[in-house]
Parts: sequence; structure tokens; C-alpha cells
Amino acid sequence: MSAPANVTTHSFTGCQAQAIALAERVAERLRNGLAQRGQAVLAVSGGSTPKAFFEQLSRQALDWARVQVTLVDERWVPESDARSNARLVHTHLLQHAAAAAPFIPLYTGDASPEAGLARAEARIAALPLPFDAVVLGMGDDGHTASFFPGGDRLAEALDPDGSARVLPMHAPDAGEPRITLTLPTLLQTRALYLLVAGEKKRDVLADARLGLGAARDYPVRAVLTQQRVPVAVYWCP
Ligand SMILES: O=C1O[C@H](COP(=O)(O)O)[C@@H](O)[C@H](O)[C@H]1O
Repeated sequence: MSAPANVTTHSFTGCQAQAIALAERVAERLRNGLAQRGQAVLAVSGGSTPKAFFEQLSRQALDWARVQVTLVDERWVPESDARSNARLVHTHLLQHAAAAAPFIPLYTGDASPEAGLARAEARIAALPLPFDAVVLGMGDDGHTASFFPGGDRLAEALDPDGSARVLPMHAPDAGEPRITLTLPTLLQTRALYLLVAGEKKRDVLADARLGLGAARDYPVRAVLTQQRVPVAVYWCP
């Protein structure tokens, strides 16, 4: 059985080297966007894995004031909460040179993602898509963005022809209510990266790519098997 041809994997012996390589690659994408269109748009994931990448990217010399930064998904908590993805981005990415970048949050302060959906959707609709780069992460359970196994709106979020840009998501293992860009929105990008670390995630990814056993149902498989945008996996141990 062969892996989908749309995926290339860049493996690194250390996570610092991975962070540097991806930061240089994404910065190059953003510079191209600035040179060709006068602006650029970047969507990044949260969680814990992107910290080193964010630190490297934040020091890249480019005209950050013209780079709009948003999230691929958010936990429905205020930025004062340690689990906020926006907090992570502010702390680790929007500093140094990148402090000048405008940030477009998905969290609106409404009581629920359903209540904030229209405002979040309007924020994404106002971006000049396609993205120049989207950087996804992945959990051990095969979730990416907030496409969680068992998610109440998973099928809708993964529908490649769906019209929603953003959707709420509730799932048993998500921790808190979520909001997520949908798959067709994430695929409106000039470059798509999947940043993963650790042996466990390497195995999850390999199984998901091949559709082996339970991994056939891992949401990340929808990203790995689509043919719209090539996926570059950046992996470190
Ligand atoms: O909850 C989330 O988890 C994933 C993976 O996070 P990590 O801590 O295992 O790196 C992340 O990609 C997603 O943006 C986040 O909301």
C-alpha cells in the first residue's frame, strides 16, 4: 500500500532544527505574498508544539505590519486562560519583529462559539484569502485544527464542498467548546504545513496516511488524502 502522493515529509533529528527550517520556509512564503500582493495572511495552530517555531518565526525580518495572523482553531476561553490559543500566539509569535502583525482572533467573548459564530465568520470572510500559509498541528488522537474524533459537527467541518468558513465544535475529548476553520477554508492556501513532534505522532500520522485500522477515522486523514493542496509534514522526535 502506498502513501498519498500529496504529502511530503521533512524529518529532523532535533526540534530546534525543525522550528528553524519551517520558520524560514513560512517567512519566505510571507515575503512572496508581500512582494506580489502587498499583503500576506497566515493561519497557525495552537497547542504546545508550535512554540519553538513561533519563536523562530517571530524573529524573521519581513514587513509584519502587512501580515495578518489568525488561528486555525480556538478553545472557547478568554485570552487570560492558559489554554487560549490566542494567548500562545501573543506570547510566542507576536513579539520581536512580528509584534507589528495584526492578529485576528476567533474568540469573540460571546458566551459560546455558537453565539460568537457570526462574528468569527465575518472576521475570516474579511481576510484576503487564499492564505499564504496555513500551519496545522495534530493531537495524539488524530485531531487537527478542532476536527476532533466524535466532534458534533465533524462531518460538516470536513465537507470539502461545505460553505461554512468557521464552525463550532464540541467533542468528548476536546476539553472545552471549540471553534474551527473548516477544511475547505484551510485548503484555501498557497502552502499547507503540518507541524508534529514525537514518535507517537509519527506513528499516528503514518497510520492515518495509510488508513490503517482505527486511523481510517482520524480527522487528520481528511487533510492527508485531499488533493487540493500539497501537504508538507515537518516532524521532529
Ligand atoms: O487543542 C489543540 O491541539 C492541537 C495539537 O496540540 P499539541 O499540544 O499536541 O501540539 C493543536 O494543533 C490545535 O490547534 C489545538 O487547538
